[in-house]
Amino acid sequence: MTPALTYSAVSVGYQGTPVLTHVDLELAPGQTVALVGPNGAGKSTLIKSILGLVPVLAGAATVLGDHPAAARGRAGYVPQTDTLDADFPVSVRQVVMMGRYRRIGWWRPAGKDDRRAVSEALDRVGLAGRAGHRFGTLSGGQRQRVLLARAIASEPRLLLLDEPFNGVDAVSQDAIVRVLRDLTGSGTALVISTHDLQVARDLADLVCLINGRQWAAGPPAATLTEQNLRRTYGGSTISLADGRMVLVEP
Ligand SMILES: Nc1ncnc2c1ncn2[C@@H]1O[C@H](COP(=O)(O)OP(=O)(O)OP(=O)(O)O)[C@@H](O)[C@H]1O
Repeated sequence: MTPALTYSAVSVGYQGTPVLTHVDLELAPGQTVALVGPNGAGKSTLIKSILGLVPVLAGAATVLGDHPAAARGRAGYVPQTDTLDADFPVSVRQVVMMGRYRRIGWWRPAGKDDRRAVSEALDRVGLAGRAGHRFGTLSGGQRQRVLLARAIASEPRLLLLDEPFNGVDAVSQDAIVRVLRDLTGSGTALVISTHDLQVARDLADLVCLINGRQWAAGPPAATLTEQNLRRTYGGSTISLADGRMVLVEP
């Protein structure tokens, strides 16, 4: 089976200068990796490199068995909602239909299959009743679910999500988690960047701790240790009585 992702001693960065080094990662179909690290650690940069938008400066990387840029059409991407202009006058249905463009080709109108894929994707995120609403009138959590529906509509084998739970209400968070579990159950691999150690622990098969370099990677229990977290965050951690850990950033 072709791995969703293989990164071997990879450095990525801008204008030839690395901002993240020593990335070693292998992700199988249906697996989830959480990218965890503080602000500026390189999480978004790593995601952009998987999409082939930021160059691999050293090491070897494959995405769905290909060079990252060559695989871009088969990978889905859910950006942070706050990076989008909510005033842009488009309907929820139109946003989700954008997920079909690569399949349709820009010169052809959407067909029955495309409209069905859009309706199904909206149904899966629990927003079937909002198809005609203007995207910008939805709450942050609902907008995040629409962006997830857009990615699902493209039927990706690999889905990248940048901080999918930031500013998201509990109802939306539950809806997103349900959809993500469905996707991995049907073989889609997930890359999720998150600040939230609980999200990493609950959702991920693998955790990748990064801050300028990869400090540790592996199953959550083995990776989210006090020593690894201290290395990554440079601050200290406090162990709570129930076994959870809280980070105190310097
Ligand atoms: N286009 C760019 N050109 C040059 N440097 C950049 C560019 N984008 C990001 N960087 C730098 O790369 C480093 C990693 O940034 P990145 O956005 O990947 O971190 P992050 O972990 O996603 O942070 P956050 O949690 O704040 O989103 C930072 O030092 C940032 O300043």
